Amino acid sequence: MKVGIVGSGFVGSAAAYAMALLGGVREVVLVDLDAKLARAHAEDLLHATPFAHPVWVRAGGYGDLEGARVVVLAAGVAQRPGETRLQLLDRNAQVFAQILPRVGEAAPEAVLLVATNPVDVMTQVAYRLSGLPLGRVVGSGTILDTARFRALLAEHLEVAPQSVHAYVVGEHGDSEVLLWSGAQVGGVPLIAFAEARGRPLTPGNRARIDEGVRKAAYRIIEGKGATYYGIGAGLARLVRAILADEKGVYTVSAFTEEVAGVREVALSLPRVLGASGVEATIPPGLDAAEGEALRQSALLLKEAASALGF
Ligand SMILES: NC(=O)C1=CN([C@@H]2O[C@H](COP(=O)(O)OP(=O)(O)OC[C@H]3O[C@@H](n4cnc5c(N)ncnc54)[C@H](O)[C@@H]3O)[C@@H](O)[C@H]2O)C=CC1
Ligand SMILES: CC(=O)C(=O)O
Repeated sequence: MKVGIVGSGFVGSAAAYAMALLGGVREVVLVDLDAKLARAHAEDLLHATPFAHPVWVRAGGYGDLEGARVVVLAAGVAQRPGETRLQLLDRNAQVFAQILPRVGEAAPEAVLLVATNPVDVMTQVAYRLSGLPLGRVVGSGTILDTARFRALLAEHLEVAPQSVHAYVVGEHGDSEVLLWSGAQVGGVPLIAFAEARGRPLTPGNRARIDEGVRKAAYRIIEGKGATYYGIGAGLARLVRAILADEKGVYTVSAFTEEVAGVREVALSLPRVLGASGVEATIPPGLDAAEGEALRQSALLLKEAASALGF
């Protein structure tokens, strides 16, 4: 099965690498404004495939996206140290205005998987510009924040992150909402599990984990200029869920008719992902503070999209 990646910089190339390691993809086509960069990544990535899965990685133009089941959009500018994701909006909306008609012409049946930041508003931009059905435009949203939350909880509790069921919803950005109230580990409510494990979640521990999730991107960008391994692995996981028609539940972004009293806004909620993209949205259990934080996050995203005319 064929996957296209438009924008093969740090994020696009890391996603292709993770796809080669994870499998389930037959062919990956890298498209970039910088054709030389795309060719170099494709050549390098192809050399990883004998150690991983038989994926044919190549560089190409938009026409080479024909027949792709999923097209990952990771083109545009990234944050510089200290910059917020929302500050990228104007520049990346212009990039999407250039690439979406070309993707739509070459791969009209594909599910679009948006990674470009600010990913929620860019998902809304892609939904409006593409004219595709709502579920076919999916943003990676808070899949990375959910992974960060699980990884930090797992580290604190000394358990495998795969046993932690905790979610981050709302914006992939500063206003994101960590859902502490419904988190579970191995089917046991988080707080009870932490007590039983002898690793209680004191207010200090919670504040440290919240900061570790919410500020991760700023710290990583300050240290090495970009983040890409986490999102690369997350994108590969979402691609596999779509290609295999998995019906897994992921916190991905999509245009949503109404959330927490806010109408027509793209943000992350737990959603069932299958061959046609988002197949269902499941309202999460929220306490009063989480509900209000989700509303504030939705309002902020709605305002950013409206200011841009989307
Ligand atoms: N959703 C998430 O969780 C994450 C999103 N990101 C976002 O992903 C995006 C890409 O980040 P990086 O890969 O680090 O940046 P990068 O600068 O390494 O790659 C971006 C690529 O887009 C290409 N590009 C720019 N305009 C284009 C156009 N009109 N057509 C085709 N290609 C074009 C550039 O040539 C470049 O190779 C950024 O917006 C960044 O903020 C980054 C990390 C996590
Ligand atoms: C850059 C970005 O969005 C992240 O690492 O969360």
